[in-house]
Amino acid sequence: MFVETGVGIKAAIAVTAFVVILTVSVYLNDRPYAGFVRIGKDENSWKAKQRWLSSAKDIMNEGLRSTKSPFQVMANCGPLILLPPVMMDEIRNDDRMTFKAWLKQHFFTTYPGFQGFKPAVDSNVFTDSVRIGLTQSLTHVTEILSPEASLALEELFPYSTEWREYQFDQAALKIIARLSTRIFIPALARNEEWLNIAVDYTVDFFTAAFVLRLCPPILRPIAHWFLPQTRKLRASIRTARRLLEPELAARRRAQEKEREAGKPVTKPVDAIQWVQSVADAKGVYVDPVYAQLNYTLGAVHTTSVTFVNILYDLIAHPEYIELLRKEIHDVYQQAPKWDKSTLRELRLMDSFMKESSRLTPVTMLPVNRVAEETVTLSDGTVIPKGATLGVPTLRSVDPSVFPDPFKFDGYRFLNLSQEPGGATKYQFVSTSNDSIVFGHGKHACPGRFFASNEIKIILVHLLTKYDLKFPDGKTERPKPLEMGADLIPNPDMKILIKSRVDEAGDNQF
Ligand code: HEM
Repeated sequence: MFVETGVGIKAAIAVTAFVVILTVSVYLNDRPYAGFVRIGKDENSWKAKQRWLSSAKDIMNEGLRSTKSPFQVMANCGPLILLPPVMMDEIRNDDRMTFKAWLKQHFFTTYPGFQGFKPAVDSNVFTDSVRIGLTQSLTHVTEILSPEASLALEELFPYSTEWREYQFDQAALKIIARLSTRIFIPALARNEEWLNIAVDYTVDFFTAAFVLRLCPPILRPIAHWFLPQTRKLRASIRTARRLLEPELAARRRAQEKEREAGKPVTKPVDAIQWVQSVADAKGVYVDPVYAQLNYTLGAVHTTSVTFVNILYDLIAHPEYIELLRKEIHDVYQQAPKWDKSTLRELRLMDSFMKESSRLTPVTMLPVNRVAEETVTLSDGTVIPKGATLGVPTLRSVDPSVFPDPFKFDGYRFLNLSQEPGGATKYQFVSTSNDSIVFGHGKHACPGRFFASNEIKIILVHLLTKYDLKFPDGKTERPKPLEMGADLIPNPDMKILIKSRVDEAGDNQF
């Protein structure tokens, strides 16, 4: 009896201690930053996080309306400082507040399964390989994209003169995964297992990080071993390694032979090599499997969501489909090939794409940073070391910047680009304080040139070879789902597609 009571007391003490530690850990993690106005209801952090997930846009708008200064919100990742978009210049080139530190703090790259962001976080190798390798190979890779897009579309949407229904967000992911893999790892471009990873790893990654963030910090080092989402991530990494290893081994052997024969080492034009070259130059080792997963994380979903949004806007404004077909036809008549320079001539398409992203970006919070040291901004605001901060896109619907901001005008940026000094300012890939869907400044997305060409090539083939419409006589584009600051194309939306009869020789590419 005495012994049992002793055990009971010890157990009670252990449980109490655990609850106290848990509470303190949650409290410390969710403690608001000192000196910032808090926007949103005064409620416990759990409720506030739920509210952020369902109403981030309203909360951000309320903040921007009520103060001209930085303010804070309780986001699902914890307290978050938001800078009014006019303060973009304060952080765009400031190395004390970095995207890398944000990835590190929010994506658990030290836990097995999350290594997909390691190359970006540990050494900058991923970013430099995109900036140097991919961007310098853009002419070469763009020429490869056109035949691959044609083939991918034929397989996904087989010839049919009857309307057929497709779940377009899923189809888009498959096309983008296939085209991106064709460029990043050509050997796996037709490998279904790899293509599934290219599509699923990102969703699983962000879901796993989301779930883990909901766990109190003190429990995460244990919880990550057991969550179904993180187990799936670890399984994907094992599969990715099994699929990539034969290609890596073949390269090692070929390069070894060339070295032995005193020949120059062949450097394939793909992401395995881009990463290798940057890593060698920096004298660091980067696991090639993690590097390829990093490419997938950076490239596939961002591009796919952007593309789906553009397509929905096109179907909702069918007059542009005809105009774009004409533009495609005219450009092709002048120079019958699809490469970097002919794609540049698709100016209305470029303008339409930018207008679509202005109104429906992938995320309303594209610029995210963590302060690596305490920073005092020019207005005196003190950003504490370790604080998470971001800049929302909301300036893109500010009427003082874009007149009649909620009107979809596919010509908007084409017209602006024809004003004096506007030629390069208003392209899809151009960034500015008013246009931050790719970020702006030193860390603006270096993959945007590739993404832009990829989307244009697909549109060229899709619009010339297929007719498209929404089902049931719908004419309005489906509203995206809001998940915090992220905008997700409605997964229930289907579209109807049928092949075009080739009258004018339009679908010849
Ligand atoms: C339409 C598609 C895409 C969108 C909307 C997009 C968006 C973004 C955004 C918002 C950032 C953060 C910028 C900042 O913090 O200032 C970013 C960074 C980055 N993106 Fe993209 N991205 C896209 C496609 C790609 C592709 C295809 C790649 C690579 C193949 C890529 C590679 C990167 C890299 C390496 C960074 C980090 C840049 C740095 O830290 O300096 N992105 N992207």
